[in-house]
Amino acid sequence: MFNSSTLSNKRILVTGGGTGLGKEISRGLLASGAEVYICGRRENVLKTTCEELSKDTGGKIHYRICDIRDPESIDDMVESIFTEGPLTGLINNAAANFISPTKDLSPRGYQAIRSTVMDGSFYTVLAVGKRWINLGIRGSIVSNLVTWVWTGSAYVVPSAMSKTAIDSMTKSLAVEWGPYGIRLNAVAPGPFPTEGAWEKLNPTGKSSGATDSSSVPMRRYGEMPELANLMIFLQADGCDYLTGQTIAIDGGHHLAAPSTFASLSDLSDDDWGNIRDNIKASAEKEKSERSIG
Ligand SMILES: CCCCCCCCC/C=C/C(=O)SCCNC(=O)CCNC(=O)[C@H](O)C(C)(C)COP(=O)(O)OP(=O)(O)OC[C@H]1O[C@@H](n2cnc3c(N)ncnc32)[C@H](O)[C@@H]1OP(=O)(O)O
Ligand SMILES: NC(=O)C1=CN([C@@H]2O[C@H](COP(=O)(O)OP(=O)(O)OC[C@H]3O[C@@H](n4cnc5c(N)ncnc54)[C@H](OP(=O)(O)O)[C@@H]3O)[C@@H](O)[C@H]2O)C=CC1
Repeated sequence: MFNSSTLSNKRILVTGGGTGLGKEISRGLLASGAEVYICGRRENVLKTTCEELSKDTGGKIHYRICDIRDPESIDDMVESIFTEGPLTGLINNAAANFISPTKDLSPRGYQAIRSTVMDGSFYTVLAVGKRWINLGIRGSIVSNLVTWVWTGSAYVVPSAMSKTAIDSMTKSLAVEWGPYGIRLNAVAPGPFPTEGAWEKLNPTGKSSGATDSSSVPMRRYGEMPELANLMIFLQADGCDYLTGQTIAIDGGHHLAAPSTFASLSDLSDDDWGNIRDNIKASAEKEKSERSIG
């Protein structure tokens, strides 16, 4: 679909690029000739991904340790990247999520998700965008959202709310920053199984609702190269008039509900207790590996 020089003049930051979709998007960008920066809180994970992707693609990839809930950590990262050369693109991909009945969420539980998804994406856009405006660079920002920006979803309310806020940021800044030639778009994937998301959203291993492929009209999950190709297209030159859009890539899932967790209303409090234990075990394992945050 694209060749090895489609993105040859591009330098792109992928937040959360050490794992899951961010890693596979980074692989696609590198194979198309971009230089890529990834960030996250676990140095081991970032380092391993850089080694793997540079070996597989021959491309130039670097990492930064950064907690996107902390605006200073983001500004330091972006400054250190621009010192090596200005970015031309940003992919807001890092996120946090877990399924839970909303009545059981504490303020800290809500904040853990909002501060990553909504605040973290905004701070990153601000740190990159203001430098582009000062330098006169016509960059491309793409945020990785979810189809819940149109449908909402039970049991993941802080995520649905925060992703919807970034959908609104995308439309608003496409207008405000259009005169600078900066464009903002977003993608809204349906289910693309990853370890990170499935441990938090499908912790019993029994796919249902949003994580079940049988309710997708195409009767399958998304495949990583499909999402990577859409990201390459949105980072490439040639369609610069495209801005302010959120593009679904979900095999028709959200058009043929249920694409949400509405069906989990049948679970008991005991079921939810087990789910919470499984999610906590996954989060603890990741936390023990963190180098920051
Ligand atoms: C369309 C179809 C698409 C198909 C489906 C795909 C949908 C895609 C949409 C989006 C998907 C994603 O984003 S998937 C991304 C998944 N990856 C991640 O989440 C990685 C990042 N995650 C994390 O850092 C952690 O897991 C997370 C817990 C969120 C934050 O960690 P912290 O160290 O900051 O926080 P902690 O101290 O552990 O916890 C903070 C509070 O949250 C509470 N908390 C933690 N787990 C909880 C739980 N299961 N239920 C209730 N509450 C919980 C704790 O009790 C604390 O509150 P108190 O008790 O009051 O102190
Ligand atoms: N998988 C799917 O089906 C779908 C996923 N999406 C979206 O795709 C994106 C990636 O999800 P996925 O790959 O599945 O899940 P992962 O858990 O693999 O990815 C999340 C990434 O974000 C990073 N991250 C989380 N919190 C922070 C933080 N505070 N600072 C810096 N980095 C952080 C994590 O690294 P670390 O923990 O080291 O910080 C991790 O690399 C998310 O935005 C998600 O909402 C959307 C629709 C469907």
